[in-house]
Parts: sequence; C-alpha cells; structure tokens
Amino acid sequence: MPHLELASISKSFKSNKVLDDISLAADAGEIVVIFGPSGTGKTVLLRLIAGVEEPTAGTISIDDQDMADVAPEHRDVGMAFQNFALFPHFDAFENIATPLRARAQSAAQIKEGVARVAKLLKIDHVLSHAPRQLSNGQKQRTALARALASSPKLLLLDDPLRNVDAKLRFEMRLELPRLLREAKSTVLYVTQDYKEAMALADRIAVLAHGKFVQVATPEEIYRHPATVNVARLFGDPTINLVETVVGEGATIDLAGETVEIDKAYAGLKGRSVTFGVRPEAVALGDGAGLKAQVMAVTPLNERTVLLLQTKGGAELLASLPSSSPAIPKAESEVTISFNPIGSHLFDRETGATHAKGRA
Ligand SMILES: Nc1ncnc2c1ncn2[C@@H]1O[C@H](COP(=O)(O)OP(=O)(O)OP(=O)(O)O)[C@@H](O)[C@H]1O
Repeated sequence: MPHLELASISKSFKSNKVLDDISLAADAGEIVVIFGPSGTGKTVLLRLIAGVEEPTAGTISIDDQDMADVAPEHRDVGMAFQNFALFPHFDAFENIATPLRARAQSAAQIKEGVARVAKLLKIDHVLSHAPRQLSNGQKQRTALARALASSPKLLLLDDPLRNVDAKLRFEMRLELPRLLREAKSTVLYVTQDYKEAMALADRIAVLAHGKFVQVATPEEIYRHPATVNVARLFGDPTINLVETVVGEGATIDLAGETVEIDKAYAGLKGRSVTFGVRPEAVALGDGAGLKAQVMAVTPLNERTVLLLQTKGGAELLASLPSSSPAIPKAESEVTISFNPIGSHLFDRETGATHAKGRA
C-alpha cells in the first residue's frame, strides 16, 4: 500500500486548468521530486496535499485514508514553502522548536532536536536571531529545519534551496538526501533545478501543462526521456537536437550528409523526427566518417565542452572528461560518431520518443 496516493487530481482556478487528471503513488520513506518549469502547478499540488487548497476533482489518500474531510492540522504533514512563513516575533530557535513544543517534548529534547537539524543545515550560529536579521537563505533553511524537526510522516518541500547561494546549494545537494532519509518521512520535493532533482530523488515526476509527462528514477529519465522536452530539461550542456528525416537503413540527413544512427531505428524510414544526442554521446576519432571542425574548446570543471561544426554547417556540442588525453584543439578536424546510448529519435509532431526497435 502506498503511503500517499493521488488519484485523478485536477485543479482549476476559474477557467485556468492548472492540474489535469494527475495520479501518483509514493511509498513510505520515498523521496519524489516534482520537477517542472515555473508556473506548472508544483506549488498548487503541494497545497492540495497539505489541505490548504481543495482539488476540483480526484482523491488524495494518506495511508489509504481519503483526506477530503481531514483538516490540514490532522494530516501529519510538514511543509516548508518558498515564502518561509516564519513567526516574525520568534527567534530562529523558537521557530524551529514550535512543532516540537506542540508535541509536548521536554526542554532537553527540544534543545537537542533543534540543535541537530540546525547543525546539519548550518544555521546553528544564528539560532538567536529574529527572522528579520536572517538572510533569505537562512530564513529558508530555518523553515526547512522546522519542517524536518517535527519528523512528519509526509514532508512537503517547495523549492527549499531556491534562495540559497550557489556554494551552499551545492553542499546541501550532497547533504540533504541523507538528512531526508534520516527523517524517514515520505517526501515530495519541488524544484526547478534538474541537478537538485537528480541528486535527491528516488523518482522524479516531470510536470508540464498540467500532466505528469514522465515519472521515473533519475537514471531512467536521463537515459530514456519520454519526450523531447524531458530530454531538453535534463542535462548540461543540453542535448543536441536536429530536425531531420530518417533515411534508408537507420540513417539520418545531417545538414546534407548521410549519417548512421542506432540500427534499432531501421524501421522508421521516411519519418520526420528530431534527432537528439547527448553531448557526452558524441564520440570523437580521427578515422573515416563524418568530419567536423572544432570551433571552440571550453573547459568546464571536470568536463570539457567542444563546439563542432560539420561540413554542411550543423553545429553540435560534445563533452569529454577534462582528464582525457585526446582533447582536440580548436580549429582541428575530427571524425564524429554517435553512441547509441545517449542517442534518441523523437516524433517531430508529438515530441514523444520513438522506442528503439519499433516503428
Ligand atoms: N490561488 C490562486 N488563484 C488563482 N490562480 C492561482 C492560484 N494559485 C496558483 N494559481 C495559478 O496556478 C498556476 C501554477 O502556479 P504554481 O505556483 O503552482 O506554479 P509552480 O509550478 O509552483 O511555479 P514556481 O516554480 O514558479 O513556483 C499559475 O498559473 C498560477 O497563476
């Protein structure tokens, strides 16, 4: 039995249908990241689960119990929303302690509980500060600490690192999974940052135009994106995309040159497609094959990104480990091929991925 179950949930504000018949089941202790661009209804979804907003249609169940008539305070749900919602007249310590006090814990238990989450979230030095004395990032972490301290069965986190600076965000991305797993709560975590989603999630639910386009593990989403848009949202640099037509025997036309692709696509001859290849799946060599000119070489930490241009003018990005001994120089000529893992064909009309081996 899933811990949280959303069945055919829709939500409209007047004529604006924000969520359209979405379903999702999350197991106890699972971390599900709700990922999607701004304005896709991620916050609305969390508000429905928290009970501060009602669905237009559909059922929300927690532990198999329909939540329709259960008040927010009786749902055992902890929340940290973007707007912090801290009590302005309490210091950070008291803000975090509020849910523990509500559970009538002893002073020593409260002190220990607050200290533990505050240390992990690196706000232990500002516990005596009032919210107005905290930076936005510290406010956000105080709100997150409060949600974590109460160890609710279900934790709803709305982009909790949005206001955190880049360095801390990077550290938190590494530490939060452990923190969340320690809390043993089922977590719904909203973010627009794909790296955060990949780092934290057991599964990612990609929300677009009111629907879940794909719900799968981070690896599955990256390796087998359901649509061209999902492929575009995950990856840095983003996937290379070329609009083309499939030719004879698993080939495509790439700016006037015929290029072989994965043999598994042989059945798609004549189809209008978007060919997608991840930069790390563009393999470089110096033998016979498709030639390209190296236009630019950009080291980006542990990877080096190359801008390539074929004779016909198609531009592609390739990404290699910076430690690779064979990084070509700018203005040199290379031969390129496409690794089948990391190459995809998407239907040009619908954007859906063509399954390999099927027409
Ligand atoms: N109370 C409300 N009344 C009317 N429309 C609303 C209300 N709450 C949300 N909306 C609309 O619902 C849509 C989705 O909003 P939501 O805040 O859930 O997006 P989001 O995916 O969380 O975006 P972001 O990532 O920027 O926070 C928006 O078009 C918004 O205007």
